Amino acid sequence: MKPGARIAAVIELYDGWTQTRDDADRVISGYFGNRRYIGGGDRREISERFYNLIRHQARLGWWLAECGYEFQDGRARMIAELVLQDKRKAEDISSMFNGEEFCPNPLHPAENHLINKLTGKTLDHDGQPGAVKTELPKWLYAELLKLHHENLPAEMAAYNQPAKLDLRVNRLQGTVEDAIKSLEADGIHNIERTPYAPNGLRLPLGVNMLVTAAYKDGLIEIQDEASQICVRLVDAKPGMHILDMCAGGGGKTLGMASDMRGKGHILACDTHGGRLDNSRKRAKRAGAGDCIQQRIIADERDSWLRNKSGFFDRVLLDVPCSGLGTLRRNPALRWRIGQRDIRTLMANQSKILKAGAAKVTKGGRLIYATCSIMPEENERLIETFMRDRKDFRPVPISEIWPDAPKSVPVPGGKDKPWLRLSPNVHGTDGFFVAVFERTAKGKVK
Ligand SMILES: C[S@@+](CC[C@H](N)C(=O)[O-])C[C@H]1O[C@@H](n2cnc3c(N)ncnc32)[C@H](O)[C@@H]1O
Repeated sequence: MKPGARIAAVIELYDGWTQTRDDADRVISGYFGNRRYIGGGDRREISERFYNLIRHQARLGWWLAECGYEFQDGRARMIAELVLQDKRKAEDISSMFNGEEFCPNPLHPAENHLINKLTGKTLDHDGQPGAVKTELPKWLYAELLKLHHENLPAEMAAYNQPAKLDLRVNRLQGTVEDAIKSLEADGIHNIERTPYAPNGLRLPLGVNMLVTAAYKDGLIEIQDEASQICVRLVDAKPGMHILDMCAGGGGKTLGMASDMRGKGHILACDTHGGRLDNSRKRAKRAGAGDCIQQRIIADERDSWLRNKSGFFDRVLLDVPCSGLGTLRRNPALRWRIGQRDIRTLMANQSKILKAGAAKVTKGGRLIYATCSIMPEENERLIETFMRDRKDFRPVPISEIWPDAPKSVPVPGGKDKPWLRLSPNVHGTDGFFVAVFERTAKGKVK
């Protein structure tokens, strides 16, 4: 594709996204699905540019308003991005906006004027309000400021960078060294070990794992280090009975099966049958099929599941959440989620927490997890649980993972029963895990 045609594609994608406010990934796959002739390199550049427009949404909007420019559409934003971020000169931009087939129409005088005004400026400006600087809607900025205070700009800067690709080595199929060797044989280099998760590998952006032998043989799974740490905090052991109540596509189910050396039993439940089907396929590939049973449930009050009260050594609740911890991968989420969504999610999370707690055997553990950064979905919910459920003992992170205090920064202190992860502090997705143990004395509620 000519450079101008790629730019035109980005503009079209962006305008499509603003009209529907649909999931950005879905917008991209729909676009390329209808244009199979577009090659891999073009797809990568178009997607990257599209995500950058979303990552720079608030600052580009601020600059267009600041320049008194009357449009805020994809074309205006693309021009501003090319000047402010890519430092392109006016003649360079007009060579792409040339009106040739598949390229954007030639620049008009108001656009040339805009380019002149923006030339020499950068995306950031001291005059931008905090919410604009951090690329957050105002309500979310106010909430996150209460949590991170003066660290919020650094936190959000980390969320605004694309994430590298993390892998988990499936110990049922080999060692970390085996996986590195296999990936290198497939021409993949610059493989790093993840700093905290013992079976994690980190790869540069843009590597296609799905074609590698290690992936096809079930030796590796794609999984962010935060999720791997969550699995570590479940502390699954061979022979245990585990309930993964919101198992979805099975990322954490498989991690636990690997920790259990394939011995024991994991009941993987979800309300979404398609995700469980996917989990079944992945379990087979990972060689973990024998210890995992998938079961679709109506919801957390499912009558079949209710009969399993007080049965499990571990109950993992990786609850449905706002997903705001995955902003590195899903930068558009912040513009789609509202305060009302958070309240609805919190009500559901609270019901799932209560139902999940009832399934834990005495001496067993309840693990609550989200990939959200919102205190309402995390600390607030857990504080209420701790107040109401004296039959559960909060388990300090240092007790479950004795070497964590040395290696993993635990914000709030190692004695807390929860761990909050962030790309700024840990280099992972934003994630929250809390762990409780049912005491022998407590009564099942
Ligand atoms: C965060 S995702 C789980 C991700 C999964 N654990 C993994 O590691 O790949 C949350 C899951 O909860 C499921 N879910 C939603 N409501 C539920 C409910 N009431 N009971 C059980 N699962 C539910 C969703 O279908 C979704 O798959």
